[in-house]
Amino acid sequence: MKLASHVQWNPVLVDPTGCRQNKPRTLGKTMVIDKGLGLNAFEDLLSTSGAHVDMIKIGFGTAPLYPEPLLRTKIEMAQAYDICIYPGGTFLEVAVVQDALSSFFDMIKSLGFTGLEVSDGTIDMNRGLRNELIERGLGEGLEVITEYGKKGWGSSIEIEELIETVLLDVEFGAGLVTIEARESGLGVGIFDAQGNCKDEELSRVLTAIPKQEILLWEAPLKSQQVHLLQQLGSGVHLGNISPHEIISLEALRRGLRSDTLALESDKS
Ligand SMILES: O=C(O)[C@H](CS(=O)(=O)O)OP(=O)(O)O
Repeated sequence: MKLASHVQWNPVLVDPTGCRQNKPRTLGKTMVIDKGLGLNAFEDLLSTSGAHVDMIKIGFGTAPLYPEPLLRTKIEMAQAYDICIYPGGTFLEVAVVQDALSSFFDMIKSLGFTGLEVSDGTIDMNRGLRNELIERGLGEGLEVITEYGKKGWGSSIEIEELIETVLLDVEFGAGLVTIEARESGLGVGIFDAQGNCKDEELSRVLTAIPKQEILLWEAPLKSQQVHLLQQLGSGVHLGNISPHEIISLEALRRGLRSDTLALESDKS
């Protein structure tokens, strides 16, 4: 196929907000959840939208189910695009339950993962272990992302607990704290059973934690992404984005879609 000659887009058509940062960015990070993409799909994803992806989570415990060379190649490809890649927090929780943390860390380091998610969405984890895991991840040279919230249906955010978790996680070295919303975005955290945002809870979180750069909101549904962009600005970090929604989310961030055409760049 013969490629057309280079088109010089007018910058205001590329980013009407004028504020979108290139990678590595401090605002407006996008985390994608990968639940089993093959190599071709992964390569397509990166070549098409790698510039708009900051983190890839290899969902829950899917990592050990790949043919190893294929997983290694995916991890190398993510690294080549300056994308932090890490296994889902649930996989770490499995390692805790199975008392297999040493082999978990050996495995993720040897595969080349560059990040670690420390979560307790399904299991109970005391603060001491959480601190140890954050420190261990950092000691292994991994970018540590923690998560607040339980996966159970109807789980909500306990503000005092959230504040304490965020403060301590950051003190121990976490780069981001994810707010749980699962892959569905329904009936968990700040989202009700229909996936609508519980605005009172959201505003309590925002009041309690004004430094929004530290929070990564799982928001798998378009309506949730739009709502958080409208409430927090294009600099909000969003996660659990499905691979085929990356470019459309980027269009939302930049005000290149009706829903966010008049979006302010950053309200944090
Ligand atoms: O990947 C995981 O372990 C889960 C998957 S989901 O978000 O619950 O669908 O993610 P986590 O980051 O632990 O919430």
